Amino acid sequence: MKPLKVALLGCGVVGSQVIRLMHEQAGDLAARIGAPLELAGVAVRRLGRKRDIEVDPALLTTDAEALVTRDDVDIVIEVIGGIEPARSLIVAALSKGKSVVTANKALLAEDGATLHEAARTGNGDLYFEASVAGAIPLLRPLRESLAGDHVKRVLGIVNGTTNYILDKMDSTGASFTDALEEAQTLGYAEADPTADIEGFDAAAKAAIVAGLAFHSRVTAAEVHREGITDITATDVASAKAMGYVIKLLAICARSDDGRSFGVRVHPAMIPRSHPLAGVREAYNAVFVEAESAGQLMFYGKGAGGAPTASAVLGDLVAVARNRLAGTRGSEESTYADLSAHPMGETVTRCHVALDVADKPGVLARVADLFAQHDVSIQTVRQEGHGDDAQLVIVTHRATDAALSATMDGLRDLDIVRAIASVMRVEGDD
Ligand SMILES: NC(=O)C1=CN([C@@H]2O[C@H](COP(=O)(O)OP(=O)(O)OC[C@H]3O[C@@H](n4cnc5c(N)ncnc54)[C@H](OP(=O)(O)O)[C@@H]3O)[C@@H](O)[C@H]2O)C=CC1
Ligand SMILES: N[C@@H](CC=O)C(=O)O
Repeated sequence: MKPLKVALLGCGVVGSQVIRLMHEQAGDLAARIGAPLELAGVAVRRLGRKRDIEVDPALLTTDAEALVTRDDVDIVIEVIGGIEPARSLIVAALSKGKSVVTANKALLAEDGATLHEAARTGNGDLYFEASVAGAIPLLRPLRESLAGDHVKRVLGIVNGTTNYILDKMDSTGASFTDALEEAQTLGYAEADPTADIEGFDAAAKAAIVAGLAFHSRVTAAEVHREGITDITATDVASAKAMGYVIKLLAICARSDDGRSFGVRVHPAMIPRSHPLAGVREAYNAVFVEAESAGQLMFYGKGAGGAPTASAVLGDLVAVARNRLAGTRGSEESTYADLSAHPMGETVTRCHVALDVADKPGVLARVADLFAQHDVSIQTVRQEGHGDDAQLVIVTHRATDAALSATMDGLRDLDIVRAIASVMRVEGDD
């Protein structure tokens, strides 16, 4: 059988593992696909760079454009990352009728529409399972297995680097900087870790997930995003003392009336008894709640070369089979009449620690301010005395707009010296 020729764009953390797996499992892959795969070329930025895998120098090139448009190339795997030149290269490949497998969540979340359109007009496949949650099969279940259900909510840990950092801070008391350095050494962090720690990476993944879950087109710009850079060892320790753990969560949820959905990424306190609390190191876990299926949970390695390459290879097999069968995978489904609502309409609970004056009547005035904004208090604790006097409050569910207005009001109260910490609470309602 004639081999299917594969062009690989990028030979870094993920690309080098793709080459290893293609080589080590060549026989099995050929049997599963029905034809052998052959590496046609590997595009990189620096030819002389030392790599994690030995690559035949004759395959290496810095001319990615020439590689993706070669007539003999059937499938292009893009693991360069970023917006350009990845977008132009993918569009060029799709326009020439090639199929594309990519792990590039940043690009899909910024301009997925252009890529899907190029796939449609070029009649090729665009597969991207590796773009969210590394090795975990999540997008295919959303796109295919749950296509007949009504997804209500997706809630999960989708960034390995931040989970690694928060887990190390929680379990060993490590500083943020030390934990980040370890995550970088282990190959979890993006080339620029800002994408991880400021929540951009998780926001891109949330946009992709929300698009599939709600059959809508969602871009990263529509995702409310907060990172973990402001979280201190003290925040982690006090959450721990109260029986909570801090996680960076991605939450895609339909509104109560079902007419819109919210997509957000932010740190949140979750009870230690919650299944997501036990997700350690760089592992990811995602809950999906669908009307008929009920609750489903996906768990596994969300980052790293080999786990991500596993998802890339799964897509490679799928698009290769499609090419041999002369067919394409399912189209992007963007038929739902739903759109993302602003963060202010999202309903959440909140944990607030206030440094307050040690005077009689403080609690009553603070409680009155919450009531003015229709935010009801679930629990309140008074701690410390004098300069250490604090009120620790957990609210019932309220809109984010009402919670923000309450925080603004608290800042103006003369008896509140400072808002020591404020964090959303998820998973115990
Ligand atoms: N690392 C991970 O755990 C995961 C990564 N991903 C995604 O996978 C993709 C790749 O990530 P990763 O492997 O970590 O990234 P790396 O930075 O390790 O590798 C990027 C590769 O792209 C090459 N490259 C960069 N610019 C160009 C260019 N202009 N032309 C040709 N080649 C170029 C680099 O070449 P050179 O080697 O010469 O510098 C390098 O080989 C990204 O989209 C990322 O978001 C998804 C899930 C997990
Ligand atoms: N930097 C990302 C890699 C996978 O997407 C992460 O840490 O999850």
